[in-house]
Amino acid sequence: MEEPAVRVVDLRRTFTVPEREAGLRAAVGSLFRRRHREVRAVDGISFDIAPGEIVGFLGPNGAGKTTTLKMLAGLLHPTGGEARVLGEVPSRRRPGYLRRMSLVMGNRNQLHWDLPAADSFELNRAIYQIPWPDFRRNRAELVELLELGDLVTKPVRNLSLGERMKVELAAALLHGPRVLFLDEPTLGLDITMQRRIRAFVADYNRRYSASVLLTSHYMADVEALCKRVIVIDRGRIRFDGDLATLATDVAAYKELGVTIEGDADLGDLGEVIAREGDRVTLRVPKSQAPLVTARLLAEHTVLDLTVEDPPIDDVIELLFKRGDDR
Ligand SMILES: Nc1ncnc2c1ncn2[C@@H]1O[C@H](COP(=O)(O)OP(=O)(O)OP(=O)(O)O)[C@@H](O)[C@H]1O
Repeated sequence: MEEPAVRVVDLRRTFTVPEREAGLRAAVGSLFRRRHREVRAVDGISFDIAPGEIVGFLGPNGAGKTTTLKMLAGLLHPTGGEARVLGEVPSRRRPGYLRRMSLVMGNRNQLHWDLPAADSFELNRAIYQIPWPDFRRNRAELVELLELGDLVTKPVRNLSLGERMKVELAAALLHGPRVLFLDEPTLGLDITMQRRIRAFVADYNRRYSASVLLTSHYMADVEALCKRVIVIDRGRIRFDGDLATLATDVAAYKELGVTIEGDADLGDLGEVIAREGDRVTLRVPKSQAPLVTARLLAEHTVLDLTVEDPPIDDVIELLFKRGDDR
């Protein structure tokens, strides 16, 4: 069997944070004795990512996504467990490893603010020791794929958020990494730019068989790019599998969208969750969906009918709620 590109086994990271009660008295007291609390940001997670696979990494704020990506990129030492990327231990930060992976953070500027991106590209060429022919070829490809044009000659601070993200991506990929960690690469971008970045990631993955672990709060990114998702909450994995089966595994209901001739409440058939014009959306237990469909067809003149899994955002929310009940 092929070696996984990423292997994570019982990975953990704990942060020790000072704890302080509110008020002046507590503030003065904390000068003398500090109480600390442990935050288990990543609490024993395990997964593999195959070469060429794109995996969505989802979870609410504070779930442990960025901490995981930082450990995989070698920026943070794990407190326990093991991570291997391309057969290397990331925290050792061996140059041979750094030259084969990249971490891109949508909310962090990695390029020099006052310089044109072209200068930062040159700097990266030196840092990553990219041979000149490779550098020229990669740069030309990225300029074309990301439609950078003359953006690379303008100081980064003069670029729009979307333009900056494109040059950030180019800078991070100049050395042709085989593993990409993308943390909210489309954060704050408009729909068109989100689409362009998405198409680019898909293309890069295809061209180079690169493995990608992607976090995004935009489900459209995940639906467009990831067949498989890992859902994490409070440092633990809640789901790891096909995006297509997430709804089937987690949500025990279907949504029926129906348009019928004439007026009818339809509340006797299931929970009415939306009414738009003459279209009604019903939520029904999965096991009863065939029966309800049959009744609709028998008792009404149905003009249009769809039976769907609930929207993926709702399914994930349900998953987190279930986690809360534990
Ligand atoms: N350097 C740090 N020191 C102390 N606590 C930290 C540190 N970094 C992260 N944490 C805590 O670890 C937990 C996980 O944070 P992390 O940034 O990994 O979450 P996330 O899933 O990336 O969230 P978001 O979607 O908001 O970016 C949070 O409770 C956070 O406050």
